Amino acid sequence: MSQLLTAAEMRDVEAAAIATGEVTGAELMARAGAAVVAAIRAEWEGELPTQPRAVVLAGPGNNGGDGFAIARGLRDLGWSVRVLLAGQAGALPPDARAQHDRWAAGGAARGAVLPLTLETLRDEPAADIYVDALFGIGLGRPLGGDLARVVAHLAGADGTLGLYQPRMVAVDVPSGLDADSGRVPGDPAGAAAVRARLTVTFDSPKPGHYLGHGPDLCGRLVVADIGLAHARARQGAARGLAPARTRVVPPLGIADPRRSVWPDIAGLLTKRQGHKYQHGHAMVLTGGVGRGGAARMAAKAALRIGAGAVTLGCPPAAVLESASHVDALMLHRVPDAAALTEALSGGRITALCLGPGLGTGEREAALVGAALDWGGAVLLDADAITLMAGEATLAAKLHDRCLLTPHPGEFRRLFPDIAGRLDDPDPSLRYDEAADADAQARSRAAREDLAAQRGPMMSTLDAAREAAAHCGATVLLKGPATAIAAPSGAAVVHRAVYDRAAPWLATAGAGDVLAGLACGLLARGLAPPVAAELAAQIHVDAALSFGPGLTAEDLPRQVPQVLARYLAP
Ligand SMILES: NC(=O)C1=CN([C@@H]2O[C@H](COP(=O)(O)OP(=O)(O)OC[C@H]3O[C@@H](n4cnc5c(N)ncnc54)[C@H](OP(=O)(O)O)[C@@H]3O)[C@@H](O)[C@H]2O)[C@@H](O)CC1
Ligand SMILES: Nc1ncnc2c1ncn2[C@@H]1O[C@H](COP(=O)(O)OP(=O)(O)O)[C@@H](O)[C@H]1O
Ligand SMILES: [K+]
Repeated sequence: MSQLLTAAEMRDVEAAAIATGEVTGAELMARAGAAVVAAIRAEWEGELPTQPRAVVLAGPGNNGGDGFAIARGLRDLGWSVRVLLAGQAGALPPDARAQHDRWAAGGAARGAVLPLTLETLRDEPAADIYVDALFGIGLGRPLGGDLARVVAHLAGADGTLGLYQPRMVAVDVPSGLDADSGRVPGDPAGAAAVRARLTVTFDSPKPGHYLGHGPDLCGRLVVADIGLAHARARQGAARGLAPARTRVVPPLGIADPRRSVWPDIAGLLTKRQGHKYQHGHAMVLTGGVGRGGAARMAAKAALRIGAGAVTLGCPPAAVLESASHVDALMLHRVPDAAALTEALSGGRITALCLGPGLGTGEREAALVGAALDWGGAVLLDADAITLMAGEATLAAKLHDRCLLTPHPGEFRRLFPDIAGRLDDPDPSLRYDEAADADAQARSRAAREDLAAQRGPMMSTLDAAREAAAHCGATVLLKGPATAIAAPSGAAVVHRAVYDRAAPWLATAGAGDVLAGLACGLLARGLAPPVAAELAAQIHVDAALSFGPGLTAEDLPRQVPQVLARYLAP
């Protein structure tokens, strides 16, 4: 399942399915409950005693309703189950209320519901499984009061992580996690949310499962089919959206790129007949003496990914240094912007990479200007991004053949207004359940004002999307989940999380290699969004195939092995 749905899009799909009469809310809740029960059995198979015991933590909305459906499903399997409810049964929404009533109809011995407080939770004998059905996609604000204490306790604030996390299944999302952003409202560090071993979400993954704290909190992610695929396709079409407007790649559990997003990968990467210049000619600009390493790594990556030729463009004083390093790279003297313009105007260069180790002086600013005036495919990374951040006239020259590859710090420099919305709101606006009604009303109004000004809590995916729309170029925002957005609004999360976790990729120079891979693909004629996405995939696959101990220099050497796997018959 590669499509990502925000909470609002998920609600639209659900509402559309219900409106056509193909399903009722109650049926969806029953399917959701059954899917979680099945996932629990699969996950803990062979680990449980003959009569397992579960504690279900049910919240005040439909996530809590799922909890009651799960409680019943487990009890039907012979489990002993206790439900602790946050809030009043009478205040539950209708479908959740119905699930509660069916559960409670089991009678005092079998269907008892206790109020959820820190005390009742602590008093419960240890369970084999805990079900977090407190909040799902409806979490609208930071947790406060007793619920915040309950979640902090579950999250291990009292040294209890070992008790809960290995036994915790989160329904839809771990409570406290914002499904759209992967952020934890009110807690930038992400500690104020449940930590799960297993998270079961419904129909489609949400951006928050992949971004920010999501992967750390979710444990293993399962996406359960609850019969909404038709409604989802219809809704997408009704809104004029391509079904794949926001995707996660590769989808969970799919290692072969030909089976996920790249059925045509051989066509994109195989070299057919033709001389070297028919496979593209990339130029990578280096910095001054002693600062050429980053650009050389990028250039080697561009060559490995199959650009027919790669030229290093060096300031005259640094030519000798680069000449002694790599035989397969050509060298060209680039004293100034005029020389760059001349080199680019010859018609041979098909893509330019500038930024890694470039420097941030006046000469380099002029190089950025000349690169953008050229109008060809340009990858801007590192120092080139910093230069554009300092000079609005440079950023104004960006166009749709450009690809920007900022890390979060560079992104913040270039797009401060957008990045500012990635910051948490003022702590004084946090929800406080213990406050009196007037104070709550005041802080709610202040939060709503802020939300109206800034829009909803922002994700790095939305940030990349806004940045791309704003500057008219493709933006690749780096991280364990890399967000890639085109000016058209199409966006992709490339994941190095879950079964593709490659934390050893966080090594100096890894970003330079990514820039080189993407520039090589641009040189070969791929459009910026495609080059960005494919480069991110090859980059992570190279890291995975090498494993821990990786340095950035190992990455280009790993590329042939990755290509061999992609291109194997
Ligand atoms: N859509 C689908 O296709 C399907 C959805 N299904 C399930 O429904 C779930 C969504 O249900 P939902 O919309 O009722 O939201 P949910 O997560 O239960 O929370 C809302 C409640 O929490 C409250 N609340 C919020 N924040 C709070 C805070 N900080 N502190 C305190 N309270 C807070 C909020 O209160 P309010 O904001 O109204 O004051 C409201 O009472 C979804 O995740 C999935 O599990 C499946 O059954 C089938 C298919
Ligand atoms: N935890 C992580 N898991 C996977 N990839 C990561 C992780 N942290 C960083 N990366 C990747 O490593 C690269 C780092 O790039 P960057 O920050 O520009 O570093 P540098 O400037 O040293 O090359 C990016 O491609 C980023 O996506
Ligand atoms: K939950």
